[in-house]
Amino acid sequence: MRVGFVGWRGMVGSVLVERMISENDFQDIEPIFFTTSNVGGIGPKIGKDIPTLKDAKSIDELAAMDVIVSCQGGDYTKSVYPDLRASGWKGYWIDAASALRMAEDSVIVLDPVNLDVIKDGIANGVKDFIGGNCTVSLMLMALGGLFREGLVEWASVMTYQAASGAGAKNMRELISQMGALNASVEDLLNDPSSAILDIDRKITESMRSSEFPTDQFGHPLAGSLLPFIDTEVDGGQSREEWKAQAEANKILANQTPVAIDGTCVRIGAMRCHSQALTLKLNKNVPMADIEGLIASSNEWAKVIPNTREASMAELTPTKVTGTLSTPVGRLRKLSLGDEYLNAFTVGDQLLWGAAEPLRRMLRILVES
Ligand SMILES: NC(=O)C1=CN([C@@H]2O[C@H](COP(=O)(O)OP(=O)(O)OC[C@H]3O[C@@H](n4cnc5c(N)ncnc54)[C@H](OP(=O)(O)O)[C@@H]3O)[C@@H](O)[C@H]2O)C=CC1
Ligand SMILES: N[C@@H](CC(=O)OP(=O)(O)O)C(=O)O
Repeated sequence: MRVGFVGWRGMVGSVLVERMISENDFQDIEPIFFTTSNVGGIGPKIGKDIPTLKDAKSIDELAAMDVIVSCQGGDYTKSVYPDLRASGWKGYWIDAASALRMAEDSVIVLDPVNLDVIKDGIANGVKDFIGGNCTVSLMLMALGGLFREGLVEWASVMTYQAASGAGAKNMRELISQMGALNASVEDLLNDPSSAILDIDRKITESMRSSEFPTDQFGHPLAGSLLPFIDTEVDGGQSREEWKAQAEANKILANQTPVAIDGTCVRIGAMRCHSQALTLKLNKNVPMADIEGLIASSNEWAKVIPNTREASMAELTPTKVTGTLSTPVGRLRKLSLGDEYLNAFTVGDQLLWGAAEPLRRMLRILVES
């Protein structure tokens, strides 16, 4: 199987290549690497010989692939995909970008949750398999067991999203902002007798100053937060908030959509998104059954006991970053009533949130 990779040196693409190397995935395919900036250059080291880089804008070169995996972004997809299909290409298109997610003839891939939908899609001739939005994929990796059982009447999701979701430059800017804050009060921090309100005043001055590094986010994130992610859509929602209901119901192939809405917020974490959920169940399900359904839904959704110690140890971006684990904790019935479930989950948005569903989709095609 000739598999073309576009966007492999970006942040999502690099995580994908790393995962494919560690799972030996390159051994079972003929990988061809593409570029938009360095045609003829040398591709990544993957433990086997590969040709030099091909032109990612060349429809002829792309059309020679059985499968194309793109982590290059939505603009790239929009610029080549229509021409590639118009050329008669019948190969599989696997993509991290959102451009084709809601297209009628695409499937959003998250195989631990919707392997049946993916397999039906392959059997029915679907050719476009698209990775979901990171918050949606991570929510369903964690709580998909309850959704799949049809137990959720509606869900309200409050997110705490990492800098990585905005891109590599934004991750760097977050650290620069942290450094600038520290530098602005270093002398006061080193003096144990300095007044905390003096430190606070200087920090605020620094964050509000025109010198503060905000080229990427446009606003201070370190020491603050950003209460709007992606563009505005109708009704006051952000596009990130809109994706929750639209994509989750498509992933689950729900005939009757479950209402899902909330507020998406960027915080100063590096690459783990966290989410606090209120789930309105359609009946009073005993807590032990809820925990059992979550824990048995897939091997990565681990139930964390709702104690302070376990939550602090297991339910943080620091603990989860760089792993495939999607722990779920703070599970309790809210005082609103027995059908109202509280939950908190954390997941690495570059792994299950972006690269891993694509890697596994490719494997499914290779093995089918
Ligand atoms: N960031 C995220 O969390 C998520 C992203 N996505 C999707 O994936 C797409 C790609 O995201 P992301 O990986 O963050 O994008 P990046 O900006 O990291 O990479 C995109 C492309 O930029 C080019 N590029 C230019 N300069 C550099 C450089 N210095 N280092 C590396 N690459 C460079 C590369 O193309 P070339 O080699 O051809 O020059 C690369 O493939 C997004 O647009 C989005 O659609 C999906 C889910 C989550
Ligand atoms: N919007 C997400 C990252 C992302 O790329 O999402 P999407 O693939 O839906 O455009 C975030 O900012 O955290």
